[in-house]
Amino acid sequence: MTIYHQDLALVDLVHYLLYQPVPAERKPLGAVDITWLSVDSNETPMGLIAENLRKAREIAHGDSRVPEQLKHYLQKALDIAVGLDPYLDAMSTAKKIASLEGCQLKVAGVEPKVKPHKECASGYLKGQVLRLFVHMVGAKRILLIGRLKGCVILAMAEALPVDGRITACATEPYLGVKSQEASDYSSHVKQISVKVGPTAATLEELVAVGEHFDIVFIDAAQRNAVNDYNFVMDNHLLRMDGVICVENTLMKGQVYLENISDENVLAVRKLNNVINSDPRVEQVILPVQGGMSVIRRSRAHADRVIKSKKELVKDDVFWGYNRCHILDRLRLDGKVAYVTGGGQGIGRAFAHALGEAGAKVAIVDLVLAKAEVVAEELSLKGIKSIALAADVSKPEDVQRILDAIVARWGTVHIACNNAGINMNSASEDTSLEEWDKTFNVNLRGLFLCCQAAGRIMLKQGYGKIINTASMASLIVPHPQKQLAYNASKAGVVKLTQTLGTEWIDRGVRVNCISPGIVDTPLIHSEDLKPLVQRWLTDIPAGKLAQVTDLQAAVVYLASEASDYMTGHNLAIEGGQSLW
Ligand SMILES: NC(=O)c1ccc[n+]([C@@H]2O[C@H](COP(=O)([O-])OP(=O)(O)OC[C@H]3O[C@@H](n4cnc5c(N)ncnc54)[C@H](O)[C@@H]3O)[C@@H](O)[C@H]2O)c1
Ligand SMILES: OC[C@@H](O)C(O)[C@H](O)CO
Repeated sequence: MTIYHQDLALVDLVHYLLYQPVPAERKPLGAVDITWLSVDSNETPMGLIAENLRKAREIAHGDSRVPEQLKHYLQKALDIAVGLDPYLDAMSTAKKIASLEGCQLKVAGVEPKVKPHKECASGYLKGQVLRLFVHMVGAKRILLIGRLKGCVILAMAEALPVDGRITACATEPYLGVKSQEASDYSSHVKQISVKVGPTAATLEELVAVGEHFDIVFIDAAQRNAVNDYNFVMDNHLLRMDGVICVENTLMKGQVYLENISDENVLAVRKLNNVINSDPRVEQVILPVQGGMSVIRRSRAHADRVIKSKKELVKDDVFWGYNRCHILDRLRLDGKVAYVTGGGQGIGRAFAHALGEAGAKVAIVDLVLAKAEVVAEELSLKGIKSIALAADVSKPEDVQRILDAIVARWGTVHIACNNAGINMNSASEDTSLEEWDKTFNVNLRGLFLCCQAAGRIMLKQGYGKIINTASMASLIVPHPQKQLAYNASKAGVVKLTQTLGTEWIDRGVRVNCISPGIVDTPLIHSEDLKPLVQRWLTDIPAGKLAQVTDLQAAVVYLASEASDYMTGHNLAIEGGQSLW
């Protein structure tokens, strides 16, 4: 089947999204998939219950034979039914979310020609439900099949990361002018792309180009919903662990009533049954407004596996080691970590990364105030953290912080020995003081931390030590002079190799990371700043490292996924050590 995809004029899409109906001068040609789906309260099962109770109450009140007690119970039931939807709306955070209010706010400077449609209000709840799904699934790509309220689409778009995208299938194009104005409405509109054409053909095309979605949204009210659902599942348009949301699956409460002949209702009932008997998925129908089915692909079913390939039954590759998929194996839930030099730069990024992966994190720094700021940042994100002051070159400080961490969280699983200094001087001028200071922090301090944390870890038979070395352990960075620094970092690598091999058979892995030149305060000194351009010519990647470039490595080395790795020096330097 041929398909004629066109770009919808963004400005019209935005009008559709925000101010439906579209202004008269930009009238669409007939129905478009992206439009409001009217879900008045009298179309939700609860709304219909309320409507019927209201009628019953009127009859009861007009009939003197009806006992007062019956009227009382009717009123009580009515109060409960009428109050539910408004209460759910009122208690939905969505109302306080900028983007939804921003339906109006973001048009600042452009006078809306049409007042926002009242239905937008009823989209808050659904918008919030879907927003939460987007976050929980970690969705980046969303497919919309069928109609969905504009403000709901925007709510989902807002929850996406900057590189996230919504693909909407629209059956018919409508007239409009292409315009840059769209960006005045909502920056998130740019994340929505509309494929115009018959839905089946659009889906075929998405399969042909290898698209894969984290969330697929299907409107049950459109007749082809069963076919669309089957197509999505059969052709793997939904990624593993992705979620399908089907809207309107309660069909005004008609779907579970007997003696129903309405074909639309029967079609939705069929869809619900098809999904419910599909062994590939599990589902629940949430009674949100018109009903929302939440469906996820079940993990491979043991019976099917046994039938197809007996040897897979105990296969860790197939099922995942310890029945965990690879990304879950990187999680650090329940683990206790500390990061020295965590008050800024690389240490701060390590602390955030370990916390995001699930660990509790103690931020250790020479300057308590810096550690406290980072600990506060983590707790804002819901990560358990504490701030501790210590000079890692002092054994008593090191022991004190480990005691404090054990007192607070019971143990230490992950030790990130990252604090380091670089004083830069030509070798012939390097004072003994500089040499000692550099070695005291970079090597002695790191040794003290490894030893104190290592003792706890050896006792419990498990631990991950990640030391921050430097590319300076592999090459002699130039033109800056930093003999003491380079030598201390080479020492870090040898220390790591030695401990890594000495402790591995007692469950403690010791590795180090060697960053290249990273854009942190360490390289912002007056001496080093002018060298940046020069360094860039030495870096195949053509740019300095950002602290975020190092975060995945620390999580990997802290996780059980790297358990076979020890004594390793992991260089992350954009290729610089190879030139
Ligand atoms: N930035 C780079 O280019 C680069 C490259 C390779 C390796 N490294 C290494 O990464 C580590 C972190 O570097 P950064 O760039 O984030 O540095 P940074 O100077 O931005 O941060 C270092 C942090 O360590 C703290 N600190 C210093 N001495 C301490 C001590 N004695 N005890 C406890 N905390 C102390 C500081 O207060 C500071 O918060 C260092 O070991 C450094 O050698 C940095
Ligand atoms: O990887 C090199 C860094 O450790 C160092 O910060 C750089 O050489 C600047 O002196």
